[in-house]
Amino acid sequence: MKTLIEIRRDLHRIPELGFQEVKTQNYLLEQISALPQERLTIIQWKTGIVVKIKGMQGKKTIGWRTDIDGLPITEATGLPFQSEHEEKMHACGHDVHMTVALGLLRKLVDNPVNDHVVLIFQPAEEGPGGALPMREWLKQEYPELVPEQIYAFHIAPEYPVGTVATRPGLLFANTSELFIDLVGKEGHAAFPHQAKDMSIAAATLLLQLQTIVSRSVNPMDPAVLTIGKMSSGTVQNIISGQARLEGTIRTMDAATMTTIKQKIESFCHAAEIAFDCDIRIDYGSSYYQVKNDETLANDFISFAKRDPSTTAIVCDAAMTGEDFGYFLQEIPGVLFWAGVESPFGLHHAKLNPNEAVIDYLVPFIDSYFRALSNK
Ligand SMILES: CC(=O)N[C@@H](CCC[C@H](N)C(=O)O)C(=O)O
Repeated sequence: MKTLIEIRRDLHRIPELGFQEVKTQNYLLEQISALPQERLTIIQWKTGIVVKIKGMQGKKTIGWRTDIDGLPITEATGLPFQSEHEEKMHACGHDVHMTVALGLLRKLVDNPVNDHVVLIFQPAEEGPGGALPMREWLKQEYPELVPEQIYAFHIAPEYPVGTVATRPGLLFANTSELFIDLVGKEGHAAFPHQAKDMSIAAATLLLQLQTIVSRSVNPMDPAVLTIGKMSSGTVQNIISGQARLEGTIRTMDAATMTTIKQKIESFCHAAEIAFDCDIRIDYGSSYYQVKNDETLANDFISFAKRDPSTTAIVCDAAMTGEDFGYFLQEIPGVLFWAGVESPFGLHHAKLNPNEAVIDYLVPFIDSYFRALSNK
């Protein structure tokens, strides 16, 4: 049987984007089917998997969710087990998340807890979002597998291994992707009056969009509008006829998302008139906020504070997005950060989480599930 570190490295080599996680799913199924099967129910959904471990008494069902997809990033860690997939990388730690889930599964198979446990291996967290359709499928097709409580973790590069951090209530933001396509008229650089320059339109629009949070949102209401990518033009002496802005909107209040989208639409409409062009807005995928159950989060923090190998922190909310919010929308539960002490942040091409988190976290979660299950 492979060690958990070997598994993490195998998974790290094969990152796949949302709903394309075919190799990942096969690998996970191989690991799951190598275990004693007596207590297991295994169901596949698209590229995801649900595994139920039958409890000794089964009074309730506790859920654990891991995401399984990678990102469209070219890895630059230089690690011997670096990604074998061009322009794809586990740069958000989902390889570590999956390995911890498999480690927990091994523990629960060896020594089942009183309650049933359902492990959810969910595709497409980075986009377009697997949590909402997977939740709906589970409710519809296997209502008996919908857990009464659900938990998940996310690696946190800023904390050392052995630190967990979370908070009761709102933890992560509402998010929406943002794609804006501008179509004007290409032309020779020497005859600008005959063209409709989309570089100028996109640059102007970009600066205008940056006034929305500072001038249309209550300063006491946190919001972010980031344009992470801007592309335009073909060569140096041709006026660009097409441009594209790609970004993300983050808000703590769902109503503020609507306000920001309305202002984006107004600025785009104004730019269409000012620059005599066509502009199309696509909001891509959007995620519901991550809101921890107050009681369960307090219980989790108290448990972590009592654990001698853990430093427990009550952290601030962050403008991060996570589609685990859709599970928490209907099922009480907790998302927490777990430290992996990396100088490079999430989504960085050099992110290299400290693998020691796996051997720390698996027994920690196992003992938490035992405590929950004995209640
Ligand atoms: C934990 C994490 O890094 N999550 C991502 C989620 C991205 C959602 C979507 N693709 C967007 O950009 O809005 C994050 O960037 O926070």
